[in-house]
Parts: sequence; structure tokens; C-alpha cells
Amino acid sequence: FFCDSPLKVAPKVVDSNSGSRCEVSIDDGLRDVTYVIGSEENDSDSTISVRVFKKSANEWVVPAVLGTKPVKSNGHSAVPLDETRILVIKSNSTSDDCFWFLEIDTPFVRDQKTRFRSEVAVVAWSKGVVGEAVKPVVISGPSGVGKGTLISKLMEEFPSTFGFSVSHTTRAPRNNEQDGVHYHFVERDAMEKDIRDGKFLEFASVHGNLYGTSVEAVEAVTDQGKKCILDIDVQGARSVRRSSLEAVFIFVRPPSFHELEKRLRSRGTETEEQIQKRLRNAEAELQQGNSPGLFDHILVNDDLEKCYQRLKEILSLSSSGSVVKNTENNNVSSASKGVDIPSKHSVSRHNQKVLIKCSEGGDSDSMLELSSIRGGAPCRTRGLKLNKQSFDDRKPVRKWLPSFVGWASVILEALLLKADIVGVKLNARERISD
Ligand SMILES: Nc1nc2c(ncn2[C@@H]2O[C@H](COP(=O)(O)OP(=O)(O)O)[C@@H](O)[C@H]2O)c(=O)[nH]1
Ligand SMILES: Nc1ncnc2c1ncn2[C@@H]1O[C@H](COP(=O)(O)OP(=O)(O)O)[C@@H](O)[C@H]1O
Repeated sequence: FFCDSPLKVAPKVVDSNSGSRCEVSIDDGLRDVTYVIGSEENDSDSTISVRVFKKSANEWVVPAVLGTKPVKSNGHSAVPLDETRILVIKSNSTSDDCFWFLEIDTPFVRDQKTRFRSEVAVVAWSKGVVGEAVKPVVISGPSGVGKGTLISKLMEEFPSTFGFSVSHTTRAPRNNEQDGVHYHFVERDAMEKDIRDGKFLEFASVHGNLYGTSVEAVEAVTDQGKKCILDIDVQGARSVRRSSLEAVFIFVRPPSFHELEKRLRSRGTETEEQIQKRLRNAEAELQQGNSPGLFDHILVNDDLEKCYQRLKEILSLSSSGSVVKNTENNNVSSASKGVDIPSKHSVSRHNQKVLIKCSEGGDSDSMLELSSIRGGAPCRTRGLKLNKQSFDDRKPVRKWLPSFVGWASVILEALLLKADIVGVKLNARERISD
């Protein structure tokens, strides 16, 4: 059972306890609460639990926990990063399941708090991912404009570059549509419950049905190192813009309203009533497509081939199939190796760096760099950098260097503390003489 306060200035050390019953307590000096991360003795839940202890009221609170929860491993440690989140490090877990962020006061959590009664504590999990992610692509436009056709061409030509975010919808499947491929076709009650549980990145009521992008739909594609394509309406695009997910936003326009109506009819998938509803909504969507700052690119789908070439240009794809300018480095492969934290380890944080020291001989220490992290709940927290160094690999001189640095910093801190006390005394003397 370990305590720490995020408000202390000095580097923090929180040791992990081995065994699946590991508990780590993080004391929040600001809000009069202690976060206890880990299981109780008779806890049968397979995920890491979170409880909150209100110190002044001397009572336990079970918070609303949003996001995908980490599955228990045989031990974990935790260190507060700032007043907004706590880093949880799972030991003996696979590399893509090692770093987790428990958000306690991020904008997402504050936003979600408004959905709950004010006295209920709200926290959210976000999985940490080593390396940068490729930006998803959001494609919007009125029904029948050709979004699906363009996306199919892209997926066909670049199957290993793009992955489709399979949305959830309450609408009935069309004849050619497969559950889990084109959409997850679900009942309204089930979808509304998942929305309440914070499983959706965005959702909207479109043409009388519910549609939504689950966090997992996007992250599953991104985790494979592929660019995720989202085919969503303008309301959805607006929500994604407001979320922590950074994406490229493209709006597809028809050459004319008449042509849009013609395409919608020739597709032959809707009843006359549905077509009329879609055309009415198309007018509003076309207007909203011009909203300043919402879409990065506007595509006019007149000639399909020309429009497709333009889309490829926007996405920096050459006609030969390779990515021309891949500025977003895909480090997914580097994320999937080099992390294996043993159950006996300790973590200490200084500014944006977290040192993970492994006490067992032969295990290498790791330095986790958090200065360029982005994203966050309800999605992944990406951009973690991890450097590993094995003590055994070090040259003799470098073996004693860390302890030398450690002692030097202790001495320096003691000197500074003394200087501080002297400074206070001097100040007091000056004030007296004033
Ligand atoms: N906000 C949101 N809109 C979606 C989602 N999935 C599909 N849509 C939009 O819902 C609208 C209707 O989709 P659909 O019923 O497949 O008809 P279609 O676009 O005419 O093929 C389209 O504008 C889609 O872009 C989603 O997950 N979220
Ligand atoms: N540039 C185009 N010219 C003519 N027909 C098109 C063009 N793009 C798409 N279509 C056709 O229009 C219909 C609607 O396209 P679809 O991709 O289903 O639209 P959306 O997904 O935006 O609802 C389909 O029958 C498709 O074959």
C-alpha cells in the first residue's frame, strides 16, 4: 500500500507490489481524495478497479469509470503525472498493454461529469501507446454523393494502408450488407447503453436512426498501423473535431443537387419516403459542409476517376500505391517490442520523464518520455517514447555513474535546502531591519 501526492515537487517513487491483489494509493492533495487503484481481496472483477476515499468525509466512493479498463496483471505501479492524470504501469503484461492513464480531471472527464450527478466521482481510462499514430481520415457528405464508392476504391487499392471504422447503427441492414463488415447492426436500447457507458467517440441521429463510432472501432484499426477511415455525417465530424482524436477531415459535394437525387435513386436501396428524407437532410448537410474550420478539404465528386485521383493527392498517395510523403511515422512495430516490466520495479517521475527501475538483476531499466503525448480518454494516449538500457550491457564506468548521480543530487538538494533556510533567515533579518 503506497501513498504519494501529485503536488510534491520532488521526484516521486511508488513501488509496485507483486501479486494480482496489488493496490496503489494516490493521494490527491488538491481535492481531498485518495485514489486506490487495484483490487480488493475478494474482488472477482478481471479488470483493475478504482476506488476513491474522501478524506474529510471519511467515506469510500465508487466512481463512474469510463473507457476500456485495463485487465489485471500480477502487479502494477502508479505515479501521478499532474493534477489531471495518473500513470499506471502493469508488470508482466504484453507491450501494448503496459502503460495506462487514469484520467481524474482532464477536459474529457470534466465534460463527462456534467452527465452524472455532481457528487459522483468520474474517472476515465486511456491506454498508453508507444510511438506516434497515423491520423484517421474522416469523410462526410450527403447520402448518395459517393463516399462509400470512393472509400471502397481506396480500400481496394491500398488494403494494407487503410482500415475502415465499422460504425454501429440502429438502421436495418440492406440486402448486400454484412453485420460487422459494413456496420454493427444493433438494437437502440443496447446502443444507448453503450453511449451512456462512454464507449462511443461520437454518435448522431441521422435520417431517423442512431449511428455512432465506437472508440474501439477506430483504435483497432490504428493499432494495426493502418489509417482509419470514418464515413460519418457532419454532426459526427463536428464531434470528432472536438474530441482528442486528431484527424484529416474531408467533405464530399455532388456536382449538383439534381445529380445527387439521380444517384440516390439509381442506387435503389431506399424507399421513396427514405429518399425524400435523405434529400431534405442533404440541403442542411451541404450548408454545414461550408462551416469554417470544420473540413480541411472539399472534394467535388463529378467524374468519379478524377475525384478519386484528387482524394489520393490529399492523402499523399502515389498512383503506384506507395505513400509519397509519410510524415506521420508509424511506430506500431516499435511499440510491440521492448517492454516487459517485472513485478518488482519502482517508478519515479521527474517532469515529463518516468524512470522505471527494475530491481531484479538482468532486467533492464526503462525511461519513459511523456513530453509529446497526445490524445487521451476515451481514445488511446499516443506518443509515448520508451528507452531501454540493460545494466549488464553497460561499461564498468557507467555502472557506478547512476549511483554517483543519485548521491550528487541528494547532496545538491541538501545544499539547496540549506540555502533556502538561510534565504528565509536573511529575508526575515532584512524585514526586521526594514
Ligand atoms: N455520426 C455518424 N454518422 C454515421 C456513422 N456511420 C454512418 N454515418 C452516416 O450516416 C449517414 C447514413 O448512412 P447510411 O445509412 O449507410 O446511408 P448512405 O450514406 O446513404 O449509404 C451517412 O451520412 C453516413 O456518413 C457514424 O458512426 N456516425
Ligand atoms: N462520380 C460518380 N458519378 C456517377 N455515379 C456515382 C459517382 N460516385 C458514386 N456514384 C454512384 O452513386 C450511388 C451512391 O454512391 P454511394 O457511394 O453509395 O454514396 P454514399 O456512400 O455517399 O451514400 C452509387 O450507386 C454509386 O455507384
